[in-house]
Amino acid sequence: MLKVTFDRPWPLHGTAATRRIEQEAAASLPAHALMERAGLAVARLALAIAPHAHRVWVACGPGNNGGDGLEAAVHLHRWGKAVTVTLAGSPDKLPPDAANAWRKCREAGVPVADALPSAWDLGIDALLGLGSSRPLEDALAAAAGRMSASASPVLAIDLPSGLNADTGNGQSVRAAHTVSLLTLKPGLFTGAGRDAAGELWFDDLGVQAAEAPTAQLAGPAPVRVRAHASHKGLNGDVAVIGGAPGMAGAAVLAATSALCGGAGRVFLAPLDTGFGAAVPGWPELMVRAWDALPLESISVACGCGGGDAVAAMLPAVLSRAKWLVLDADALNAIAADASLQETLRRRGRPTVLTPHPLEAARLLGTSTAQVQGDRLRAAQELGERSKAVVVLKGSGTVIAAPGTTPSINPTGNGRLATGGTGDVLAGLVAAALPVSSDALQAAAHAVYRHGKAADDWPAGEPLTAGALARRLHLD
Ligand SMILES: NC(=O)C1=CN([C@@H]2O[C@H](COP(=O)(O)OP(=O)(O)OC[C@H]3O[C@@H](n4cnc5c(N)ncnc54)[C@H](OP(=O)(O)O)[C@@H]3O)[C@@H](O)[C@H]2O)[C@@H](O)CC1
Ligand SMILES: Nc1ncnc2c1ncn2[C@@H]1O[C@H](COP(=O)(O)OP(=O)(O)O)[C@@H](O)[C@H]1O
Ligand SMILES: [K+]
Repeated sequence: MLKVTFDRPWPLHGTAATRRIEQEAAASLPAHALMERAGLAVARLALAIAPHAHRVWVACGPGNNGGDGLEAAVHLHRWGKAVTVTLAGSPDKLPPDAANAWRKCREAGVPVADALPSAWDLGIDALLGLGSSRPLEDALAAAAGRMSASASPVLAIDLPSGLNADTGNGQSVRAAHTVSLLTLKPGLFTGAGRDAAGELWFDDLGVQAAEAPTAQLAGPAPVRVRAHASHKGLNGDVAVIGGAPGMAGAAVLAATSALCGGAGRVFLAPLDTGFGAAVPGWPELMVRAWDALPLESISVACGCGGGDAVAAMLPAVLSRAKWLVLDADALNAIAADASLQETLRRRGRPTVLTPHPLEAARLLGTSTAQVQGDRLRAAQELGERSKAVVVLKGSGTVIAAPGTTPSINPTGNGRLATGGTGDVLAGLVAAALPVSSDALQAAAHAVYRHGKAADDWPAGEPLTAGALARRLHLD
């Protein structure tokens, strides 16, 4: 059993891959062995996270997730806990492993109740796992609702019941802890997964997964070491093109973020002709006209607060920039123009798109709900279509590129949901590109650092985009 911490990468396996792993393992093990291991792991974790809990409600469902709960119930009963089992389903319809666990439960004299209990100290959610295929209803919904609404902590087995293992969608139990079995599933880390799962634990049940991961949970960015004999020309030049009238702040945020992120020199090309010759408070930033910049040799973040005006620069920017980050209004302009989409596809140089779900939906010609319905797929599809790295922002930011395994970023939290933090990310990615040989890695590292800065934010101190930019660094 391992606690899932975000200081290392983790392989993630979706439903189909996990089913294959389970089938192969089950074929080489004695009957019921996997479920027995699962039940023991759950029971041990229950003791560890809630050592003083005496009344334990194990809410079991109609499949093998319920079986895991029944196996755990037998242990907890033997260890002296006041266990109550409920079964949302019929005992004679349980699949074989779960039916065996039910028989053991009855033989051990574990109390089984017809009605949901009214008080308990620890809830164990064994209603549904990988087999969750539609919204919870009837007895499952009643048990899930009662358990989630209680002040007593919930330990979810494999997944918070109702959560889709692949997408992180679905109305589900809200757990304080989730122990994921055999594999870690992508849905635990994106969409609604983070809020539903609480603290995460992983038990491989003694099975080494031979399956290629469906996705990767991103690990920390390595600390960048700069040579002593270094000069600013080695650390990458960044230009930010954006900031139409009334939206200069977005471009300034991206530029300051690139600077704090370690870029050697940062240029700001405001689209507001009345912007002025310097950025107040930031003498390090050089204000230039966008067409006076050597785009062919620098990293460009384009779009931040660019408004409609940015569309006119895009043909030149797309074809000239050495490294390119496209954000916000640049993405909207590309979504609205098939010839820009074609230019993007043909660029052939490192390019990172940083859409939030609505921007991704516009680019894909679909709805935000559909993007959010399968964030991994949406990011991959957009990457394939645009031949670029895609950073699909939000809870569990997805980073994808054509022909590679996508990753999900584990850092960041709801405090980032404030205006301008996306501009800060665009600037940081632009700073990361010139000092990395791999745009996908550069983007993933910048996203990790951006989120980590928010995770490390002192309690009680407001997190604003400007303050975030000042606290960023890539080395
Ligand atoms: N076999 C083993 O040894 C091991 C198994 N393991 C454990 O097994 C879990 C997977 O088990 P599982 O495949 O049986 O799926 P599970 O999630 O229990 O439920 C499926 C049942 O629920 C039903 N159902 C679904 N949605 C519903 C809804 N909304 N409302 C009502 N019913 C609904 C669905 O019905 P159906 O869709 O078929 O009509 C079916 O009857 C996995 O997550 C892990 O915990 C691991 O311990 C490893 C060892
Ligand atoms: N709950 C969350 N968890 C992690 N990151 C988040 C969360 N909410 C927002 N973010 C991050 O905050 C940033 C917001 O960007 P965006 O939506 O473009 O805002 P803006 O346009 O105001 O700059 C993105 O990097 C996004 O991933
Ligand atoms: K569950």
